[in-house]
Amino acid sequence: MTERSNPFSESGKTESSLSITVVGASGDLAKKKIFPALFALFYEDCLPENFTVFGYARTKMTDEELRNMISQTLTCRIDKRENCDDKMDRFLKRCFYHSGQYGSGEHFAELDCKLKEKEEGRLSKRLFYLSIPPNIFVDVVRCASTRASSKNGWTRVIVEKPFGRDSESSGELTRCLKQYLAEDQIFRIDHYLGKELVENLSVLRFSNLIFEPLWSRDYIRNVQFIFSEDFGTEGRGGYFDNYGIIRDIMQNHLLQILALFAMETPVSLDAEDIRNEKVKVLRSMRPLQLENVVVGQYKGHSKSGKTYPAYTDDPTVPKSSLTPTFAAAALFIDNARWDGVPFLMKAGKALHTKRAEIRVQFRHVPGNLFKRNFGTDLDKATNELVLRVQPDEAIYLKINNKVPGLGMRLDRSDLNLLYRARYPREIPDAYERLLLDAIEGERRLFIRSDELDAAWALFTPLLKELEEKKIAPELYPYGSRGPVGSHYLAAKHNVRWGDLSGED
Ligand SMILES: NC(=O)C1=CN([C@@H]2O[C@H](COP(=O)(O)OP(=O)(O)OC[C@H]3O[C@@H](n4cnc5c(N)ncnc54)[C@H](OP(=O)(O)O)[C@@H]3O)[C@@H](O)[C@H]2O)C=CC1
Ligand SMILES: O=C1O[C@H](COP(=O)(O)O)[C@@H](O)[C@H](O)[C@H]1O
Repeated sequence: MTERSNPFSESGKTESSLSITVVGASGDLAKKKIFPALFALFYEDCLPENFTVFGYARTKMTDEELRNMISQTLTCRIDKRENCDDKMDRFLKRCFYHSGQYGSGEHFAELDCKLKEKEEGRLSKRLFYLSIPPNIFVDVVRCASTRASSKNGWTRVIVEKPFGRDSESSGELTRCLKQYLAEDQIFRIDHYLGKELVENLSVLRFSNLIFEPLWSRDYIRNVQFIFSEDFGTEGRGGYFDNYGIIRDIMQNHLLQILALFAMETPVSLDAEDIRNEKVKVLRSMRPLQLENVVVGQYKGHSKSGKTYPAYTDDPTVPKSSLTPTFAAAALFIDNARWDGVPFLMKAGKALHTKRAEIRVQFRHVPGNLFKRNFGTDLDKATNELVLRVQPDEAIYLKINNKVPGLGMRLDRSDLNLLYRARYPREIPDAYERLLLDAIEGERRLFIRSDELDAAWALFTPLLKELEEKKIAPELYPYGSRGPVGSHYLAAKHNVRWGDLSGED
């Protein structure tokens, strides 16, 4: 595979113009992720010669104020490289602001005039990034598509999650968006798909002979998808309480990774071929049973003189909230490759550590010659492949190895590919990759509407049951390893959570 080159470096360089409008530019995501990612792309010469960035929101701001705001969060992540200040200045000069209401056609028509002015009659390519709460997605799409879309090039819209909160609302959102946009104009972002290790999953599996033949129920005992954060919902409680961890992390980020992990070999690397395979996995999944799910919520906790709040201490969260901040689930794919293999997911906030990883636990070696060296629990000596998505990206394989010496003592060691040791270059943020893909029209890492439907079909009955039965989450202390119920759930399926084995 080749390094990605500047998509605009050939003949079309000066004839077309790209504008990226960040709708909700005054918000947290725009400041934290989108503007810095756009700057990183500019720094790396991945944006065309003629590009402009527009911020759009209700907050009154001048262009200069937007630039000041953005400049606070731009970093030369490509740190200590030359010309950073100069590049920042040049980037900021391309950034403009338009204040408007989200449902006002008139305000979008004004934006259209400003965009046209910058485009100077060139072929116009317009990308709108909806970095706003979901209840205004449709208003913005209606106004942007009817009053500010490109007349001679393309118009694309990146939509941030949440894409609804169940099958019905997600279906309704899709229907409304499709009144104004064709499916190929909608880029539903799941930023986990833009993470380096998630992208690498297919490379690892399909370009190395040693993995693909083992990738099935014949050799894999279970697979684990683990997400944990060592902070709570501080500042986002209002949003979070309406969604909970299952909708926030499992139904999208972890399920997308699972689908990529478990899919059959696609016909090609084309977006449609890959998404066809992913959707087959999602549609082959067994309905999720309540008895295969554990939910938790963090409670206040004091440690070493420091006090950590409970989830319900957040003033925007109702005191009686049953919203889970932790969930663990055992899922199954009822197809020939994965029949009977538990796919375990675990996601939680305010836990003891921040990490995201995929763990593949293999079966034990039949008739192992060395079994007397392992003691009675053969499962303790099985291989485990770990893809650490973050932090400190790594791929390592736990193997059994002879301890050097005259005796025959075995231990567990790691074959370790630590990214920072092997690849000194800083890894691009997921938003950089995804923004560049949207600009290039590459849809592979975006979610197609049938994938979204299948993902909601899997989780909606469970979510409804949890809510209708008012299932009380198991409380766990802020900063702990989460509810003990998750161990029982794993044990019920003969699984041990790899992250808690004490071997890391
Ligand atoms: N923040 C994050 O880390 C992540 C966010 N997301 C999603 O991305 C989107 C944007 O997130 P984030 O930036 O945190 O959101 P914010 O709550 O910061 O909202 C973004 C902007 O939208 C406008 N806005 C906020 N609430 C309303 C409202 N009720 N009605 C109309 N306009 C409103 C505000 O701009 P103004 O008042 O100037 O118009 C605000 O600055 C959301 O859909 C979120 O779920 C997804 C993943 C992570
Ligand atoms: O989508 C979301 O992701 C973030 C975690 O993203 P990361 O890239 O920092 O791991 C999570 O905090 C947030 O609740 C969720 O909405």
